[in-house]
Amino acid sequence: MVKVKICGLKEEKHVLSAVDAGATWIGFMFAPSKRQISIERAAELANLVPSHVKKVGVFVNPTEEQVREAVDVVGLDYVQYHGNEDPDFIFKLGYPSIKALSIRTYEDVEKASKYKVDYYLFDAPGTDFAGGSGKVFDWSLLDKLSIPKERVILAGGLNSENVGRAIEQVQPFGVDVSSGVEREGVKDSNLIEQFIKAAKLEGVNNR
Ligand SMILES: O=C(O)c1ccccc1N[C@@H]1O[C@H](COP(=O)(O)O)[C@@H](O)[C@H]1O
Repeated sequence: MVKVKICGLKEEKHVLSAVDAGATWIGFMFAPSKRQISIERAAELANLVPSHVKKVGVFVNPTEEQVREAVDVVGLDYVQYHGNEDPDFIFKLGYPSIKALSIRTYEDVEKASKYKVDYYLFDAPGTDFAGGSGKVFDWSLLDKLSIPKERVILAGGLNSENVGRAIEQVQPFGVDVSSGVEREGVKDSNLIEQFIKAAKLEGVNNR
């Protein structure tokens, strides 16, 4: 069944909704974003997350110290690199990791092979910030992927209406959402539940 990451959580009630609805990963934003939270706030929210749900810290071109501090204080399970991080920087830090790639062209997709990470997250290019734009990219650019589907997380403008089609077409291991589970820029528990239900339903129908 497809795995789901709910990203950019800031409130206790939304963390609990995502956990209860069956999220696999919960994302905390540490980079500039309207969803950015402090390490201290993430540590408070992390206390609500059971160990079977994995905590992901999202960074954009961080320093080594920023990553290390967040991993230690919050107890992150994965580090998501959402900027132009060097493959060696990620490899040397050595944490379980997700590399996000902004996809405009097939050349952008091919950049994935430079990174030795656990998961590759394919996202639409950011607008105001490095990600979380709510925009969809051309999924057909992933048709000739050279990396295994078990390592692919699809993101970018997903919502409960389009996630079924996205899973059917791309067959990713996981899907990731932020804007699509928000109403007027704020996370919404009903939308979180609807998204996870829609994603898991499609996963069942297709596997
Ligand atoms: O969410 C953000 O604000 C953000 C800012 C900077 C880097 C990454 C960000 N979010 C990531 O982008 C995906 C896709 O977002 P959306 O569903 O299109 O809004 C999101 O899940 C985060 O992993």
